[in-house]
Amino acid sequence: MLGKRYEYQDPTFLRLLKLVNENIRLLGSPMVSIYNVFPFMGFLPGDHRTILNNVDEIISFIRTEFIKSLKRLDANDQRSFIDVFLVKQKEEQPHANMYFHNDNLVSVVRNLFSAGMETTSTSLRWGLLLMMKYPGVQKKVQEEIEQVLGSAQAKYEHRKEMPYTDAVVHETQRFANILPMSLPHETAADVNFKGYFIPKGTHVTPLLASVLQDESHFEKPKEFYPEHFLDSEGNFVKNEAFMPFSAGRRVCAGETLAKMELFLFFTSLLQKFTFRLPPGVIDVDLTPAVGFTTPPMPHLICALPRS
Ligand code: HEM
Repeated sequence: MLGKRYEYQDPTFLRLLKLVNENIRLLGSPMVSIYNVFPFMGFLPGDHRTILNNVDEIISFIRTEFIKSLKRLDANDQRSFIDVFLVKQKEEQPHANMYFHNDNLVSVVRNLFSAGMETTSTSLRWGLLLMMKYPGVQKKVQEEIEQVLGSAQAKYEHRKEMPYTDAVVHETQRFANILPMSLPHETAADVNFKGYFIPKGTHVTPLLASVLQDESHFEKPKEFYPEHFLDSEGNFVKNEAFMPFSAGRRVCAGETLAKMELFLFFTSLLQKFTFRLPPGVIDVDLTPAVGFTTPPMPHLICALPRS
């Protein structure tokens, strides 16, 4: 997005991670729900103020970055999403009602940051937790990794040869159900749906949890059961009720990227490590924490290097 890669310990990168993660967590707090319903109470202290301050800091970071991009912009050598956006902005300049204006640039970059970082890492954290909870499943994934990859680096194309791992990644997303209420929508026109009249401008909350845990589509909806995505011969099978990315026109814009990331990170981590409960811990509590997404609670994990 910025045309450069941050080192893991880079202070700016760590600060951005903290701001995004803190906001996603605080968005689930009761004070924020009250503020959303009664915005005039915004003057009171509370989590909503931390969120707004964090947003200001993220916005000022993005503005600094795009001013830097603007200074070194070369239309023949576009190096980042911001560069491409700024070139489009120049092309569009003589026209009124611009789409590629500065406020849109800030919003799009901010959305991509928050929508892209926390969702994938939360899903991955659920994956590792579930592997600790179900060592038998972890062992089968590692056997498949040994057969197909050995010590070679995983590529996304390997997914087709690794139906069990693919099923475990899908089942992790289904079980983790990290955006149970998707994002809020609003009808853009009057709609007649299954005998109900929904006027234009009605707020709609799509309950993704209702499909991800639909017992007519999943044999054991409340359990972690990778066989939901496998046939009796161990081939991967799609399930039309698998919609963690929602559906329709506003389906997650990062679905393909997220699927790629989840498969590659999950496979690479299990290739290198076995995840076990720390000494003295006898079980994993899968109760989720509260937030805008549904992350797992903090847990200690033992990552044992595999030879
Ligand atoms: C496991 C990872 C992810 C999950 C489960 C997920 C899920 C979702 C869901 C449920 C929505 C709401 C769709 C709707 O409004 O009906 C959404 C929207 C969106 N997601 Fe993701 N997402 C993930 C990763 C990503 C990544 C990696 C990116 C980008 C880098 C991304 C970018 C977006 C954007 C831009 C939207 C808004 C789309 C729009 O309103 O048109 N997401 N995502």
